[in-house]
Amino acid sequence: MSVVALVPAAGRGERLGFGIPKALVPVDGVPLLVRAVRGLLAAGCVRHVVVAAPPTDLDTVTAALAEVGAAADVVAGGAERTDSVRLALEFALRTFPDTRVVLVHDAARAFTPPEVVRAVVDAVLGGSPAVIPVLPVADTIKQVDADGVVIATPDRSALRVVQTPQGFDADVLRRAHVTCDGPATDDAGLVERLGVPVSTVAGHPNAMKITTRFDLAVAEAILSRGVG
Ligand SMILES: Nc1ccn([C@@H]2O[C@H](COP(=O)(O)OP(=O)(O)OP(=O)(O)O)[C@@H](O)[C@H]2O)c(=O)n1
Ligand SMILES: C[C@](O)(CO)[C@H](O)COP(=O)(O)O
Repeated sequence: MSVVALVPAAGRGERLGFGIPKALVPVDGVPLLVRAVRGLLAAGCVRHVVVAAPPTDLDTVTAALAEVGAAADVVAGGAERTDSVRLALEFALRTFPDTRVVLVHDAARAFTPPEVVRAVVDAVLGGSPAVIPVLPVADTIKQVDADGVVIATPDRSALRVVQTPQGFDADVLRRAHVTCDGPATDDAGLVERLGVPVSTVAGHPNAMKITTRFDLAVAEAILSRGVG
């Protein structure tokens, strides 16, 4: 089994607003990125992690990851998340050409339980070319026009909130990034453009993406309950 995880961590964290990359923001003294990488390795099925870091912070990110030693490499990320994933993927496939499964996991989803990682990997190894963890939508969703006027109320029973890690057959993800004709907000979106089916497994509330100060407060509450 050869599973490599890519961790896009090159965002600036503008909405969090601490003036440092979000991946380096500590929760109870441990940076989000380190928590995310620990979670991946704790799943027991990830052979190696490739982190895409802000090009200006490569040394800081490398130092933060010293505790995981040779299990992680750090590469320079790009302008958009899609660019960061592509750069990490190129490095991973060059360095580990026998990679069979690639996970893509946001540093910002630092409290993802290892069982979600395992469920995604198992589904890809079971034959699904692309697998994403999802949750049901709790709120009613409206589609609006440019003026904010409601034009439709989609049936929420058919909608899902999408998390990471997203898991892929390595060649499918490579093709998706090679043929990429513009950024997507997630990697499954690129795979969908190839016409390859994307399957779902159960996500977890703790796999929430930390985007705002409110999310950070929720993460601190998760931690104080002894999770993560
Ligand atoms: N050029 C980018 C932009 C984002 N990311 C990563 O993609 C994940 C999801 O992005 P998001 O939560 O939007 O992070 P930021 O871009 O840092 O947030 P903001 O938009 O508030 O600056 C994060 O782990 C982030 O570091 C990345 O690797 N490269
Ligand atoms: C990949 C992702 O986390 C799935 O929900 C999300 O799409 C990232 O979005 P962002 O635009 O980088 O915040």
